[in-house]
Amino acid sequence: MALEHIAESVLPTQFGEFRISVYNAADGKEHVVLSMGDLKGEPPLIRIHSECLTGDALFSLRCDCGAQLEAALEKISDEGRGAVLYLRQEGRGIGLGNKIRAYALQDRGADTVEANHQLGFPADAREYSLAIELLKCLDLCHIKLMTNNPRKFDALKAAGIEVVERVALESGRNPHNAKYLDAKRAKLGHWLTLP
Ligand SMILES: Nc1nc2c(ncn2[C@@H]2O[C@H](COP(=O)(O)OP(=O)(O)OP(=O)(O)O)[C@@H](O)[C@H]2O)c(=O)[nH]1
Repeated sequence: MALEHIAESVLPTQFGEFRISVYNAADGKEHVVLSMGDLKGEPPLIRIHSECLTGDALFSLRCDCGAQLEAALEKISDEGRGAVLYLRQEGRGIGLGNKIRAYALQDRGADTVEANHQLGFPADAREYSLAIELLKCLDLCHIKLMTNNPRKFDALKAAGIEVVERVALESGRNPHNAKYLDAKRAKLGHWLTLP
């Protein structure tokens, strides 16, 4: 997948000052790298975050995405260096409209995996070649990865990215997303320890 660096600027945030870089990928989407500090040398903290319009921007409590994004930016800010790769893989790769269709099925009792299946999609339609290409393009082959997702962790390792440490990112559990998080732990194998 060919990556094209399109633009870069400073992005002051409530977590400190980041650099924002935008990349065009062969999927026709614009992906974002939000970075702080010098990423060379010691393995930096990296978050590979899949777009979640409802959780990241619309304050939804149905998932933990917004809370995870905030926690990742906070950890990077505390360390003074690191990056979030913000990938446009909305709805675990099925898109916003289909995610909301899946929510409607969950309103009627399906869990997050069953809902995807009922719509004819795999439980998780994402793959991580773009993330791997971006990491290699940024010369980030030794990283500390903020994730609870074993698939993501394994995909990077298989591609030769050395994950020297997995940093758990458990935040934002609430009564609205408890069933969703429990299904992710039980059916998708996420490393989640919260009750
Ligand atoms: N299809 C579908 N997608 C969802 C649902 N809830 C959240 N998402 C999407 O799931 C993606 C985030 O996936 P997660 O499994 O929470 O996180 P992850 O990135 O795989 O793993 P972590 O690194 O541990 O956060 C985002 O693209 C969300 O839009 C849902 O019920 N159905």
